[in-house]
Amino acid sequence: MSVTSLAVSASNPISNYDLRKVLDKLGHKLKPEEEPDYLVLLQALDESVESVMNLPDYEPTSDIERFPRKNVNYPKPEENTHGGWAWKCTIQDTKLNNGPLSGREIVIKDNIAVSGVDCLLGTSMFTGWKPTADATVVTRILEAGGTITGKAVCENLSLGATSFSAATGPVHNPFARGYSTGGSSSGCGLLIASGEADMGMGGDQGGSVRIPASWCGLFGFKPTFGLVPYTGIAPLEPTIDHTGPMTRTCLDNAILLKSIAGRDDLDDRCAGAPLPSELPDYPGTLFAMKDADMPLKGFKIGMVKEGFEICKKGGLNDPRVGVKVQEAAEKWRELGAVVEDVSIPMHDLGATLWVCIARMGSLPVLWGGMSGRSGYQMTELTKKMHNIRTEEGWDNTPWSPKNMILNGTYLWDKHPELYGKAINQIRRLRAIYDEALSRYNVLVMPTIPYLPTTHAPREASVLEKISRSLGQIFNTSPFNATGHPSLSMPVGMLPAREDKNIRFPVGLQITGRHMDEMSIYKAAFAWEAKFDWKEL
Ligand SMILES: NC(=O)c1ccccc1
Repeated sequence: MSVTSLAVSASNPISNYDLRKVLDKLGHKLKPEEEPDYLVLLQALDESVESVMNLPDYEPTSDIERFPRKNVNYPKPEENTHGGWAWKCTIQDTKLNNGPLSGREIVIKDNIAVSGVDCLLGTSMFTGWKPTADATVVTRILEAGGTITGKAVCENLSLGATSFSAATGPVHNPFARGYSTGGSSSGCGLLIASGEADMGMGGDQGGSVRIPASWCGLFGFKPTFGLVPYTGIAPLEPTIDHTGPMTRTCLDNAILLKSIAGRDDLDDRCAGAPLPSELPDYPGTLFAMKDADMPLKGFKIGMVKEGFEICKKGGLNDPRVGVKVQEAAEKWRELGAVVEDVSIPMHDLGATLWVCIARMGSLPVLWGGMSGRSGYQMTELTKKMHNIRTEEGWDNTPWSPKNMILNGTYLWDKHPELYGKAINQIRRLRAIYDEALSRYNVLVMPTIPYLPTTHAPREASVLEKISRSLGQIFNTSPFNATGHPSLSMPVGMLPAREDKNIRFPVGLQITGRHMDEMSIYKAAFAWEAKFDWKEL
């Protein structure tokens, strides 16, 4: 029997009680005379979907014979002094592999699926999720000869821009214990900067690759929307989700991006992206310019005024960060580039538009459990996430997702058209950045307007916890929504305001035209070759 055949068997377990439960959820009633008909229709639907529920799942498979999962273990405290490891493992090709990543130890943010290795997602809302398929980026790293050495701590459901929200505990900044690495790819920030790993893959919905890159002194790239498949990665909101490489040098970043980018015909966001074989040769192009005298002759760089001004707006914002980044940008002139100020007033609205999209658009993920796009959903993750709807699940939901769910539910009720309005305004914002990018090869600004903050204690109030990251995503999140490629690179150091003996890195963000990662790399590589950020 199915929805198209309405005969109802007497044994059908669905009852008036189930219908009432549905109505309670909706907060509405049916007219008494309508009830029997809707009940029959529900019963027919119920039988029909049983045929799908009875099927085995049909997820992509991964080649675990060629890439066996070895030494899979939860790290001991003494191996995890700074809290960056979520899980350890050793995975590499069993065939001779001289690919571009051979000999490199690579960590994977713990919201990216690695088959056979527990995925914690930074949360205590559920336990025991062990993906059965590798994310596309994981497969590509292994095929390129890389060794995956573990999962790096992810802030709770990727929702923290600082690093004290993960269920496994705080992740400490490599430059000063007790301070944030930035999030939500916090483990990657720590492990790569401290040398415990060579490279890593992070996730970036509002800045989560670039923020820890900035606070830990790394190159962290959020590539153009759709260039790198998001297949097999726990989502937040389908129009802002990105994954990208985090490394200690620009050339390494280019090597890793080249290994993972290009469409996979599973993630529909990649439909317009080149195939992996059609990508520009990022590392080869950089290598060829390494001895050039004036490598950026004719290159035009626009310093976005609004992105610098935020540093002067009080609170946590630190005017010294703006000055440091400006001084670093002016050094590009010594390499032949033109560096000018450009004003983009709508930039100021970008983060607020992002907030509308992130809060409202993430509800199907956070409250519903949706776990992918067309092509492939991680059905086990959906089941686990749905746990949040139980009383116990809700009580175990930490402050950051709780706040998101309250915000999103409130906004859908109060302004149902707000999501659409924000999406449409993003189209305008993209056109405005594109106009500036028709006059400049790249745009620059500070990645974050202030230095790392200390961890909030576990017992601190929700407000206290969230306030340590307020304003942090002002310059990063607009480009999640508009899709422009953006890289954070280290350009200097500053002493902490409260303790001159502590010095933290300062990150500069370079944003380019859609699918023009190459120009960003050229600007970063030329600067890095000439100046030593640790000495500035
Ligand atoms: N996942 C993210 O990129 C993020 C960044 C900042 C705040 C919330 C989320």
